[in-house]
Amino acid sequence: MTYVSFPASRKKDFTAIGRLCIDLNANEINRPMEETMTFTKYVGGSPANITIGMSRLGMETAFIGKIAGDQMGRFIQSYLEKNGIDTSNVVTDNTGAVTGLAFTEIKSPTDCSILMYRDNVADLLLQASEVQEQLIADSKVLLISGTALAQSPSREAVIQALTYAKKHSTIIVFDLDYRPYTWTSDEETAVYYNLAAEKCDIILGTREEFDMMETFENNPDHNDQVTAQKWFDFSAKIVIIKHGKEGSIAYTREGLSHRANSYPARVVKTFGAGDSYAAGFLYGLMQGWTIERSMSYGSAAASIVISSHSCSDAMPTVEQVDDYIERCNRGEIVPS
Ligand SMILES: Nc1ncnc2c1ncn2[C@@H]1O[C@H](COP(=O)(O)OP(=O)(O)OP(=O)(O)O)[C@@H](O)[C@H]1O
Ligand SMILES: O=C(O)C[C@@H](O)[C@H](O)C(=O)CO
Repeated sequence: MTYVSFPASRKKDFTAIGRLCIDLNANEINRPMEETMTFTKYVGGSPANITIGMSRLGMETAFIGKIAGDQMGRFIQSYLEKNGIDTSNVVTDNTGAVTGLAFTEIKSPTDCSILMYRDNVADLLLQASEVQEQLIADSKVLLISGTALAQSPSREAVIQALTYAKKHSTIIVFDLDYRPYTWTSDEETAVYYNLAAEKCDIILGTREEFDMMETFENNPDHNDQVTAQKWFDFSAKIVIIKHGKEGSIAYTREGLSHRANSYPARVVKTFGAGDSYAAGFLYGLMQGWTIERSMSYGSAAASIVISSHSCSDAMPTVEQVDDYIERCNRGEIVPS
């Protein structure tokens, strides 16, 4: 059964809009930030990570965003290009804005957190007039991520991108990617998330992210089916609710639900799970696979990334995901 019909014969499989940042991941793992002395620099930002993941899986990809006009911005641009991502709609800021930094603290495989530096960041300065309609018209999928809705003018840029995607029947994926630090109130967050989600064909988020969107609603038991059902009255065809190590559940407009278990992992850190899951899942769906197989592929990709030090740099290729699944099936990977 086909749940989502991706447009045929477009130049790009996948385009994302949103933040391009730097991750500084602690080298001394299993220590608090206060005692961490050195970090390794990687490209970061959830939509950037997902795009890198799609590109590693062999998809034709592009990015719409804004980078700082400095060494960090050039590092990001060059990394995207080395990964085969079209950067023709990556705009360079000329106002002196900076690159967002995410310092990651890895206290233990289950206790990780991110310390964000996001004052005057270039990614939130993308303007609606800078979004190229033709690129969205040429893409099968547009992925938006919630953080870009947090402030103007990036908020308007995303809404304009949604308008272009609707006009050209580009499939819209919403990765909720809720990061509280960029928002000023729960009410503001819920209102903008809900407005954007109404336009989206596929919505992916954690239970906590959907809870935030339900600030004005009545779902006292945090019931996944109640959460998903609401979106089928709008544009959604698939809603996925992720539950960390417990796996994920997908609901479809036809009233079906599918569960996926997580794969075993020798966890180094937990962040990056959602981004790699999204890339693996969307890749599978775009190959015409079943929802179950696509979710399982996303889960395997997630286990690979959380078993690695980075998010972007660890995004796996098809061969790596296939190999991981085979090794798990042979019982060769035992969780840490
Ligand atoms: N500890 C774990 N062990 C194995 N797989 C995991 C683990 N944590 C997450 N995953 C896998 O990653 C998928 C997405 O994880 P999660 O629900 O944590 O998303 P997320 O919160 O968006 O991730 P992130 O931490 O990147 O923000 C899960 O459905 C599962 O397949
Ligand atoms: O999304 C961010 O800004 C930080 C990410 O790059 C980080 O690696 C992460 O949290 C992935 O989900």
